[in-house]
Amino acid sequence: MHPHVEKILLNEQQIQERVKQLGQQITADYQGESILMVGILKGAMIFLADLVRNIEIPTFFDFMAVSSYGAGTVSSGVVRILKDLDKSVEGKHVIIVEDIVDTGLTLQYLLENMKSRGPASLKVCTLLDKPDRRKVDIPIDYNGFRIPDEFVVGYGLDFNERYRNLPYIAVLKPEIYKG
Ligand SMILES: O=P(O)(O)OC[C@H]1O[C@H](OP(=O)(O)OP(=O)(O)O)[C@H](O)[C@@H]1O
Ligand code: HPA
Ligand SMILES: [Mg+2]
Repeated sequence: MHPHVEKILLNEQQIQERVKQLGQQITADYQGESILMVGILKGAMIFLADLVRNIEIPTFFDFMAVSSYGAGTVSSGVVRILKDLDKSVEGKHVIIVEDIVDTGLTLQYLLENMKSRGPASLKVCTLLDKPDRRKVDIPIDYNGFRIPDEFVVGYGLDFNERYRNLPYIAVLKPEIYKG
C-alpha cells in the first residue's frame, strides 16, 4: 500500500469485476449499434481503457478535458473546456464516461453541452457516484459504485494531480490533504 494511503475503499479485484459487468451491460443494451465513448480527461482515462475492453460491439472513442477542481478538493462550480472533441457527435450514440460524479456540476455542464450537438442518444457511465455531495440532479445510466462523502484518489482520480496511477480507490491520510 502507498505510504500516503489511509484506507483502500475498492481494491483492484472489486473494480475489475464491476467494470466487466458494466461492459457486459452496455454490450447488451446497444446490440446492433455502434457507440461513441466520450472520456472526460484526465480522470476517466483508466476507467475508459478497462471498460472498452469489456464491450463487444463496435466502439469508438473521443475525449474532452474540462476542469472544475483545479488543485483542491472543492469544486469551483465553474467548468472550463480545456480540450474539445475531435469530431462531431451528430447522429451518434454517445456515452459520456466519467470517473466520479460528486456535486454533479461537471456533468450537468457536459450534458447540456453535448445535447446541443445533436447525438442520436446520450447516456452517462461513471465508475463512482458520491450522492451525499450532489448539488444538481443528474441522470446516471451506468454506475460502478456508490461511495461515501470522502475525497478519494487512485484509478485515474487525483489530488493535486498525484495518485492517479494507484490501481485501487483509496482515501489519503488527513495530513496529506492538509498539505
Ligand atoms: O461532480 P463534480 O463535483 O463536478 O466532480 C466531478 C469531476 O471532477 C473531477 O475532475 P477534475 O476537474 O478534477 O479534472 P481531472 O479529471 O483532470 O482530475 C472528476 O474527474 C469529474 O470530472
Ligand atoms: O473524491 C474525489 N477525488 C478526486 N477527484 C474528485 N473530483 C470530484 N470528487 C473527487
Ligand atoms: Mg481532478
